Amino acid sequence: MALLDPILDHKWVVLAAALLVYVSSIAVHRRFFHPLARVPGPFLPAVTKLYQSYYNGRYYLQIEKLHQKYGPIVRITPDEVHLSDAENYDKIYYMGTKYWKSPIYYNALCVPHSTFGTPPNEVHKIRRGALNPMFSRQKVLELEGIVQEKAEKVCARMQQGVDNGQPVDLHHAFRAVSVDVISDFAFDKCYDFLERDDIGATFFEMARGIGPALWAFQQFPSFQAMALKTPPWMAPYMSKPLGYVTGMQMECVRQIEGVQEKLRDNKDLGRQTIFTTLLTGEDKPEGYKIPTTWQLKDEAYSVLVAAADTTGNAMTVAAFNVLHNQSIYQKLVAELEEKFPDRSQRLSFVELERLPYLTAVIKEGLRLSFGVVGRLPRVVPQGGAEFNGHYIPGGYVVGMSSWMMHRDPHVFHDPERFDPERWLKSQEEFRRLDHNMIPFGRGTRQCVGMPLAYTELYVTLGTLFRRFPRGLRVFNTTPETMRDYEDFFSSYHPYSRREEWFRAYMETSEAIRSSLLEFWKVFIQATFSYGGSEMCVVAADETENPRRNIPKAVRRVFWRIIFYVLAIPPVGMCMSSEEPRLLNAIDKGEPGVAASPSRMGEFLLCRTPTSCFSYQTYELRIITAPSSTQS
Ligand code: HEM
Repeated sequence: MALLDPILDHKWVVLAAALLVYVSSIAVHRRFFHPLARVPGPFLPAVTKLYQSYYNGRYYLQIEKLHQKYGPIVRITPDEVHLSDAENYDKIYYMGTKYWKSPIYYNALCVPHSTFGTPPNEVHKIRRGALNPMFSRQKVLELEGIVQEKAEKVCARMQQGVDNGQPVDLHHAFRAVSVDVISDFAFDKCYDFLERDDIGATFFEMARGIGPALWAFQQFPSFQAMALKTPPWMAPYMSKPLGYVTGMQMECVRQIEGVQEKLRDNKDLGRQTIFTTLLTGEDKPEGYKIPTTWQLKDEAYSVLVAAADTTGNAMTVAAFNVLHNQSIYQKLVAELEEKFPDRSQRLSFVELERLPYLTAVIKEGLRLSFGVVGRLPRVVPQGGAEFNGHYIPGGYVVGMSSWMMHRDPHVFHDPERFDPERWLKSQEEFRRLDHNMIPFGRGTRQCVGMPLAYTELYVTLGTLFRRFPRGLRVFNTTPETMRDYEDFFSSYHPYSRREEWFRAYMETSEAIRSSLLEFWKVFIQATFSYGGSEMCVVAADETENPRRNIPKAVRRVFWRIIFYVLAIPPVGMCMSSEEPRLLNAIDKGEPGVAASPSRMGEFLLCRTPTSCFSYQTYELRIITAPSSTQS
């Protein structure tokens, strides 16, 4: 016993030393003897997940930096590697994939009974098979009216803003479209965010509030188990966002119980919803078990969250860039006006999706909103796999992200630029770019809501820009703000809670001015067309020798036109077509002389109308002067 006395006397020191030895030996093992020890990367992420937790919602940015330093394969946590080469994507995310979703990552999202949160592919196949018919293209086309109605509501809010001279927060409005559509479409119980004063801001703030839990639950999975077991009544006392979210889940539970009751009493179920679909055993894949209320609540909640920010962000990024760059705005409106001459008509999805420029705008919106900005981690199947010359044994995790794929400069030239034209070059080029587009993921686990998301994007953006073809402006928001994301699986714009956010507005004065300008343009054109014929009649009546003088004047018109056409190329050659000030001015949508890089442009712009006027006066003089004074 006396032998232990020195240890017992300094027990805290000894305990600390033992802990240090334990932690150091884990670190040494993970860094030098672990199966992933040879994968490049810095020391800290190889030994602890705390490195990832430190970066919280910005780890995707740090991963990009690690790729820049260490190459296309990087170890980002002790058991996980990240890949950046596009060729690797099809090896992991394909139809019938053997790669499971990573349980540690997806369990942290707290929806274990949902299709989305199911790691094993075999179980997922059954759940997904039951869900598919609800979200097929055919089903979406049947219920397109729901999307049309929400798009009209966004336009009504915009009009309200114009009438009151107030900017409208389109980021909230677009996310509200997604929530209102999915709650109406899938639950037959619209949340009506578009009717609320705050356009659903409380919901979005609460959803963002529980985001950081994702990283904490990955670090400490037992917290996640505790959270799942928390009684609903206790949730609001633990955290406000958790209380709010639990409240919404309980609302789902009540709705599910209502459907169950109707099923028991053989009552009419009304329109098909996600609940009626999943609570009946008809037309289901083999092995399908009807879920309990509690399990079905996970499905409903995951669908709601999966639909909200993703679709809302894509619409926001597309609309922001259209309004930020007035030449894109003009081209888009020109295409819409040509296809739908009546401004107030309903714009059908099947017609909209055939419009090339709108399609290109939507592709860019999806590309630069990224869908899920962070990685989608997958477990390597038994037998392992090789990536970039490194063998990754089965059971370890690999992942790739749209953040890196959509910004790959080898595929997307000048990737940060919102450039619809890149999609319009040729069919081959379109296909080449599209192959690198993964906003919805790919393969077996690809987004089930893709047809619905596309319908929302086409109908909402098409209708908004057809209804407001001019005068909408970005209010108080910069492209830098727009580029910034937090990754809590769903991507959040951190600034969306601040005043400085994407709001679009059309100043009332601007609206009046543009209507006045339209009126003035038509008035001038009418005057001139009337003036031309009137002048001929007056001249024919007053000239002394009309038979001789009128044809003579008309012949001169022809030579005059030749003269002006020939004069344009030499004058135009004085300006470079690559003059940056000219190009930028067009990009910024600066009108008229402001777009001119030099006095020469101004000269051209002024010279054309004055020449026309002088010519008209000149010809008039010829035909109205007495023939005796003419040579
Ligand atoms: C622009 C809009 C959208 C984008 C960018 C998007 C993106 C994604 C991505 C990347 C995944 C794969 C996630 C993973 O592998 O972990 C996914 C899955 C999923 N999405 Fe979407 N989504 C969108 C809209 C929607 C909508 C409207 C719904 C509503 C039905 C929805 C429901 C789902 C579901 C249920 C899954 C899980 C599918 C499965 O695991 O089989 N999403 N989405």
